[in-house]
Amino acid sequence: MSTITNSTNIFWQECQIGKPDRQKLLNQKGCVVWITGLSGSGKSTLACSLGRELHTRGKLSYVLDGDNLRHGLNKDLGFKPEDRTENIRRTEVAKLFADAGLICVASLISPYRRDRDACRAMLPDANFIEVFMNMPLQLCEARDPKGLYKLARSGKIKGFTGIDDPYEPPLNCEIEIKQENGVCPTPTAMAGQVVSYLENKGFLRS
Ligand SMILES: Nc1ncnc2c1ncn2[C@@H]1O[C@H](COP(=O)(O)OS(=O)(=O)O)[C@@H](OP(=O)(O)O)[C@H]1O
Ligand SMILES: Nc1ncnc2c1ncn2[C@@H]1O[C@H](COP(=O)(O)OP(=O)(O)O)[C@@H](O)[C@H]1O
Repeated sequence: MSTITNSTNIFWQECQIGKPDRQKLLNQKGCVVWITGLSGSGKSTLACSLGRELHTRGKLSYVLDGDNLRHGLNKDLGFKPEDRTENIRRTEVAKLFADAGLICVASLISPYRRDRDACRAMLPDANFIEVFMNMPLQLCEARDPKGLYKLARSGKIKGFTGIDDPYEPPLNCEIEIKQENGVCPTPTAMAGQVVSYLENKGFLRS
């Protein structure tokens, strides 16, 4: 995370209405659910399923998906290590969504531990919930919905995560989604696991 700032003579502007007021209005607590894992591990599937489940319960959420951000805000970035780091740094917008009182669901490969930890450090208390999609590379590669693993294996894509680029699994994540007896939980079950966590920790009430 870069700590360089080129802005000088700037002052923080406080408003009368703050995060507690917005949370009260929404009857929920703003937080970031950060989903990390290999391409094809089910990040977007979980993000959408979770968004739908929360919506059904009358909770306001918003999904920031890596692929989607790379169509706009992050379209100038590639997949070199420094670009991936900047990609995650810019996803600091998740913190703003949480401050707005929303349950912000960020789903990005986010392969580097230090980048994810930097995002965690930006959020107060326990408002950063790291979800690790702990799916074997073989499964992700077999799914290959976009054909990218095939391209990576044939050398047509260089620096593909899990093939010839690193992925650092979390050491202390809040939630781990994994196969049970070789079977992946359904999208609804994956979302249910996260919803239970949010419920138990009091995020679904103000
Ligand atoms: N070299 C390489 N490595 C990994 N992924 C690649 C690469 N090139 C393109 N893609 C596509 O970009 C999606 C990942 O974007 P992210 O912003 O989540 O990546 S990162 O967090 O900056 O590592 C990823 O989407 P998901 O499959 O949804 O993870 C791919 O579709
Ligand atoms: N729990 C699941 N059970 C069965 N198939 C899944 C599950 N989660 C994801 N998939 C499938 O795996 C593929 C990759 O999922 P996706 O959410 O796009 O992964 P990611 O966002 O991590 O790249 C998709 O074809 C999706 O339908």
